[in-house]
Amino acid sequence: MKQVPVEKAVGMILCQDITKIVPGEFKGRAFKKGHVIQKEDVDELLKLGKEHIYVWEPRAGEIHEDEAAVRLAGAMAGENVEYGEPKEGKSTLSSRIKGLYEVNSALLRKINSIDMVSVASLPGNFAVEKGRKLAGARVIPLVIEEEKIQKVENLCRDKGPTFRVIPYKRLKAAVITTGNEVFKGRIEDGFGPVILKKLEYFEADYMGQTLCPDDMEEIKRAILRAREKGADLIILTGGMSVDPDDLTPGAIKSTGATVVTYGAPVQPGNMFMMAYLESAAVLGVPGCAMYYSTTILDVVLPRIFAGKVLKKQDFIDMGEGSLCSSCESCRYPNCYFCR
Ligand SMILES: Nc1nc2c(c(=O)[nH]1)N[C@H]1C(S)=C(S)[C@@H](COP(=O)(O)OP(=O)(O)OC[C@H]3O[C@@H](n4cnc5c(N)ncnc54)[C@H](O)[C@@H]3O)O[C@H]1N2
Ligand code: MOO
Repeated sequence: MKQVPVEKAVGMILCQDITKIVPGEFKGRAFKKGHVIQKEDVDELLKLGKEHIYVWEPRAGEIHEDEAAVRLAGAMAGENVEYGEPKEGKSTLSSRIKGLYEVNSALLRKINSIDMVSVASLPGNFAVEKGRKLAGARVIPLVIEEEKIQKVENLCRDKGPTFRVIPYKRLKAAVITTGNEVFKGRIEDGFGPVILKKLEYFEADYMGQTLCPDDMEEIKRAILRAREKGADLIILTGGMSVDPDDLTPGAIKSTGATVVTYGAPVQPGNMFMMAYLESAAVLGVPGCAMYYSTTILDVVLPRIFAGKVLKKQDFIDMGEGSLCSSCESCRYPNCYFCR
């Protein structure tokens, strides 16, 4: 690569994409890498502020930014992650499927610690749609020592992948709604439809809803029955806080289920319970999940459907960033909530 005054570059090969920006109108590639510079390009290049340009003259041990970007993306992409042709020196990684995006955070930090290597990503545990942009990989200079890219490739071979998207499993899901006010018909159930809509997103095999009175034994029996019928996921609603009639946490415990957590540092969602009855996930969902569009339930469901087994530490880790701002128009998952 060498630097040449633009007037003297006619006939030479441009060695990087050149970007044009017109405020509010256009941002994109004006000249493509590899373009042979024509006489009529000179004026346009001068208008883009380029009095000098780099023309291609490869040197041993160095690679161009485009090759570096593709090699970075290729090394980092795991299961269900694809990446595109570089544009303006950057290769974009995206999801081949709808699923849960997982990031090997320690590895990503190591890769970004290599000087001049720059990879920006969505946070992990992000529920993504097919085609969703996940990350962008590039190097800072136009030409980089190949050795740096090899270092990334070796790290990914040893500790990778850095990024993958886990497809959702088709889980059998049962809903148990507690509360005398609903069971006795004093008010209409408002929780069932909310939960059902969320289960539909994951294409769950819905086993139906059971209404239970505020009776520990009845709730316990409903949980055990759902498990006997093969439920992988049992969602209980209501009765999760501190009133004398709030019996759901006790009923979950009485089935012999192993409690992962009662209480979570998440608002809305403080009074949440998560337990496992054999391999079935049992969730005690507090009343707030009926009212707010986004709560702890939206944070844990993608992980459960991706087949992850949640631990206490997963909940502890949620604390920083788990206070929902209740925006007028909810943009979750495109926000900081539980990231
Ligand atoms: N003194 C305290 N009060 C509250 C606490 C607390 O720690 N101390 N926690 C608060 C939090 S956080 C939540 S969330 C709520 C709700 O907790 P519960 O899950 O126990 O909800 P319930 O008491 O069962 O019901 C509250 C409310 O919602 C109505 N509801 C419940 N289920 C249904 C349903 N299926 N369909 C329609 N409506 C339903 C119920 O009738 C009540 O109006 O507690 C805070 N309070
Ligand atoms: O369980 Mo309640 O979370 O915070 O509103």
